[in-house]
Amino acid sequence: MYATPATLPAARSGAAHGGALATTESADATRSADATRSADATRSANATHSAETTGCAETAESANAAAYAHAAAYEDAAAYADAAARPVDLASRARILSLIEPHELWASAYVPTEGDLLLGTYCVQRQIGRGSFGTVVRARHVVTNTAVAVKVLHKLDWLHLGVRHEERVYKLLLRGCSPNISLFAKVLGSGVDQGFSCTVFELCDLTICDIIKGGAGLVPLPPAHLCEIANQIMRGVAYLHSLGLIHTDIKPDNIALRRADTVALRQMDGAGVFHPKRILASTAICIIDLGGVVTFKQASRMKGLNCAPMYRPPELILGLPWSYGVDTYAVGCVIAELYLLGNLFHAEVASDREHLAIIERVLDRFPLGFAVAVEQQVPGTFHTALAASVIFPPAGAAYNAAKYTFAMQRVLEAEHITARVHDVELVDLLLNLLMVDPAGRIPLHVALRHVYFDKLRRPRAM
Ligand SMILES: Nc1ncnc2c1ncn2[C@@H]1O[C@H](COP(=O)(O)OP(=O)(O)OP(=O)(O)O)[C@@H](O)[C@H]1O
Repeated sequence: MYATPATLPAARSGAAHGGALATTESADATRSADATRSADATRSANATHSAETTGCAETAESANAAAYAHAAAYEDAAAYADAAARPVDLASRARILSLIEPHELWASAYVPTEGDLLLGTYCVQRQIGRGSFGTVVRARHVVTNTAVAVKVLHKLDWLHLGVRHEERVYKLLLRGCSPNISLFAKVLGSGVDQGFSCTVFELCDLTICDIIKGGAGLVPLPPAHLCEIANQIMRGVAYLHSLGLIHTDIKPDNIALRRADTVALRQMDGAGVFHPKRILASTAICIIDLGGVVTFKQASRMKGLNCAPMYRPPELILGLPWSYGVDTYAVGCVIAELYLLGNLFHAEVASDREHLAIIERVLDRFPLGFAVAVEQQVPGTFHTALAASVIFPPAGAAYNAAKYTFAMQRVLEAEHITARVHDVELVDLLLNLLMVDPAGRIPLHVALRHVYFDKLRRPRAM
């Protein structure tokens, strides 16, 4: 069984972000954190994750133990700094973000333009991305001419606390001493430019989101490429988990391909006609945006999580405690989306209840035990007479039928995943990753041994 935190959490990433981010120097703080606290937090991580750690073949156990202790000490030091600096404010960056009007946010943004010099070293070429927390630009090192990505954060005081979070998380990953570090975009440095916080990353060519949208002309991906990409995403996130860390924002925009170089082929269609086709020369990916990473312990104290709606598992929709399983579920959604080249669930759902009803149709019925437990906390969500089923439209909605007409249509149109994914092994993997009850969701290190990945293990013909 995949463990979920026992207690109801208290705040979202702000505790984590704010906490972690309020630390001035994680390395120093980490060194100074005492052994008792490390051991304590290590125990809590071990309680839920020892099995997962042993499952990561590539990760040396001793390195993992050290990284656990490091993560734990980091967390404690961060929590300490947070308590000292902001004793009352445990609200998350995302929750604060939801309170800030977009114009307010962007009024405090600096969008670098071509030719601007960032950190006195990087000459801006163009904007390549825009997230909730900042603008990402492509730039070149003025001396070495190396191309990099620089994330310039909005200039808001509370964001400033987060300046070096991604850099610190990356250092934690480095300390895990695993080849899996290559599955994350390198953080090359950080600093403050004209009051704006900048983090410099290795430059990636395009995101999975770009591929899905078809702009790169690479879809549909050959099945072998899908398998390789899925395997890397899962290894990367499993590596985070093995260190007691949760990404919390896995989505196609946050998985990038290192290189978008392609090879030209000719592909035969069903009628025997050849068509030109481009495929990726390399499927090497890296996970970007470590800004939402929290430790297991922080997650167990947080209430809710403001991740992208389409990748939100039932426990988040229902406001229940959450843990590593949120990443596992999001990984399942991303892999399914890469296969389907579109959302697994309907892209526009009007309410959480509708989302649950769609999940029930696309995946599986909720287990009765889970539904009964939910009914005690969120009454009126499930029918629990014989088998569990989501109450949709909600009770009393019949009087407001017009409002639910389109919603009902969306729910009824949602097809079961087996009707859309025609690879039996992939469907089985997805159903395990997307298990509606987080307690039954497969841990990623176990899922990596799924038969779907057997083709990657077979020796290639010479
Ligand atoms: N290293 C990189 N190489 C290439 N593009 C990148 C890189 N890092 C980020 N990007 C681009 O910038 C976009 C936004 O980056 P990122 O998700 O890190 O910002 P954010 O403010 O944390 O966004 P979010 O709203 O998802 O939290 C990404 O979706 C991607 O398109």
